[in-house]
Amino acid sequence: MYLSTLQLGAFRNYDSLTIHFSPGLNVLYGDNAQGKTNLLEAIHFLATGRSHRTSRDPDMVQEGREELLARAAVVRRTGTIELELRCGLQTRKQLKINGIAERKIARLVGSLAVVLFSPDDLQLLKGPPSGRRRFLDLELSQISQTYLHHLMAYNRLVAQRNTLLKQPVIDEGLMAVYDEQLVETGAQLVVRRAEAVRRLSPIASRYHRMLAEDREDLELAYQSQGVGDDGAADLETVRRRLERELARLRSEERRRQVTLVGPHRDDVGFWVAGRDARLYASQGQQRTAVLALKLAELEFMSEEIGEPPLLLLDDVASELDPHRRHYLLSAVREGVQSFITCTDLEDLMVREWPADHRLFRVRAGTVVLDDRGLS
Ligand SMILES: Nc1ncnc2c1ncn2[C@@H]1O[C@H](COP(=O)(O)OP(=O)(O)OP(=O)(O)O)[C@@H](O)[C@H]1O
Repeated sequence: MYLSTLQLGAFRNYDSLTIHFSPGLNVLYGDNAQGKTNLLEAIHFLATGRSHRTSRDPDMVQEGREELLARAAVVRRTGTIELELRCGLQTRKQLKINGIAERKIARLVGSLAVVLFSPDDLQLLKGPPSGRRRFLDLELSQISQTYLHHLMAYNRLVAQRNTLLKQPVIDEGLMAVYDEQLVETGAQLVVRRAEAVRRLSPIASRYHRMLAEDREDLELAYQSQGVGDDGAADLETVRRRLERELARLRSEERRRQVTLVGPHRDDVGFWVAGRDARLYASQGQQRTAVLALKLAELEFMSEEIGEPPLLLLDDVASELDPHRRHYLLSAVREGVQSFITCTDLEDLMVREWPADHRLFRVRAGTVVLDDRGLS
């Protein structure tokens, strides 16, 4: 798949803009604060319905304007899909696919998929478990509308259950209904996440060995109250274990007035050379592991979707050393539409640009095609 055209109106510092991208490599370069990341954000927004930088959609509306517009033409093997998202300061997001209004933003799943690598991802290993869960959720939600549906229902349920736990007198009948739903929906999420991590682990390990020049191994494991000690993560086992945990933590939950059982408490374990990377990894080891994970995500999603998602690389040149940068850029060339932002083209250290690359100079909310990159 590739994004052939992006059109923006009143989006961050873009008043009005239309860009035609290369199906291969697209480099967005320019000084700081000119709008490079805003373009990646717009692509992420069109793919997932959400910004990767803010949970408040109105932040993306240009200052002084009422409503933003983001449109994309996505070329898939099966044909071109036109996506349109509008979002106002006071109004909810509105989606159109091929000109037809869709009531649910979740209908975006299956049109445009992205893998984003930004400097914030370097916190993925050492940061809190919520970041690692978000990583999995974002990946799986882009692959499966069913997963997204379960995730949204689960998040709603946990919020409702927490409200109930805070009541002075708990309605036990309602709690029993919530418990049943938590086990059902929670188990669906655990099974799918555990399977994704099981498949990501050997792919990430392969990339990691190449990046670390065969010196160290990387291993991933999904850690959950629902997964058996032997790693069993089939639906029945997960359901049974969640039920057991609900019974075991019943009084603790009431005392703390918060839901303590379910996939919102899970984590992904990373081991580098047999040691827990979340605790022990050096800066360099973290970078290598995260890079391996992102490349694994790209491969996993390509397998699931049947064609590669877009790769968005935000300012990676400043964060990665020449060896890792070179490795990442070599992965970029193989039939994956890629978008790279940088302040200086020299930083990418590309000796020979691929034939289908385009260079775009970004300056104060304008984007100009640089004819060195015209193909
Ligand atoms: N809602 C908004 N309305 C208008 N302008 C905005 C809005 N949000 C952000 N901006 C502007 O967008 C610019 C930041 O753009 P962006 O984050 O894409 O920078 P960048 O080119 O990626 O820079 P860097 O290299 O520092 O990451 C700033 O000038 C900021 O004032």
